[in-house]
Amino acid sequence: MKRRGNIYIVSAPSGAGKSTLCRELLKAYPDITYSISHTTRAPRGGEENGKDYHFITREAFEERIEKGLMAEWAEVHGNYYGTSLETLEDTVAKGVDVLLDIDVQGARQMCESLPECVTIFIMPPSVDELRARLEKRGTDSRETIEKRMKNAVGEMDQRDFYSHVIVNDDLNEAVAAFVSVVKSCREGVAS
Ligand SMILES: Nc1nc2c(ncn2[C@@H]2O[C@H](COP(=O)(O)OP(=O)(O)O)[C@@H](O)[C@H]2O)c(=O)[nH]1
Ligand SMILES: Nc1ncnc2c1ncn2[C@@H]1O[C@H](COP(=O)(O)OP(=O)(O)O)[C@@H](O)[C@H]1O
Repeated sequence: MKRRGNIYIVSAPSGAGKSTLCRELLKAYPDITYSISHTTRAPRGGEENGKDYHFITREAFEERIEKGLMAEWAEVHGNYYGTSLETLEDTVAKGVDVLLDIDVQGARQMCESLPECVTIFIMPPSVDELRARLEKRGTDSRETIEKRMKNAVGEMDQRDFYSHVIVNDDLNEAVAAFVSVVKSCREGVAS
């Protein structure tokens, strides 16, 4: 029987660096597929529909939930986010590994139905550094940053749920730690 792909789930408070780390991981492992989520949030400057997210309306998202088309979904910072069941299933059925950048609620839903998921939580070195990164990124309004900072503590409190916790202080070290988690999972599968 064909091996099913691994599912790697990455969560972090906004600004901790998960998008940056995911990009770096995919450079190291180009054969891993990044799961493109659906969201009702507005695109940021530079984001592309179908590449960063599938940007859809609340009505379209609610219709997808009702039709059972989502593997998991959650309301995060006031918007819906979710993973398409069909796309995820098709990819892992082909034996391809998938990387999911999803929030803590989504990670719990995924692990309930698929306990073999590999879970990784990215921590910032400090709350002050988290705020500094969000401000430096320059993609969000003050109000959006405050909402994300308010949610950060509750998200970080749930890090013990994850099998791996990586502190993203020095970027190169964090990338190496992330690559090492994936490498050992793949070797485990191969043996
Ligand atoms: N449950 C769930 N969460 C998602 C999904 N896609 C993204 N998220 C999470 O939604 C949150 C906000 O993401 P985003 O708007 O891109 O902002 P960022 O975290 O500041 O880069 C993050 O915690 C993401 O991990 C998804 O498909 N499902
Ligand atoms: N280790 C790091 N040191 C300094 N800045 C970082 C580090 N990792 C990421 N950043 C920067 O912090 C900001 C937030 O990172 P991003 O990957 O967008 O976070 P997230 O996807 O978790 O919201 C970006 O401007 C990014 O370039």
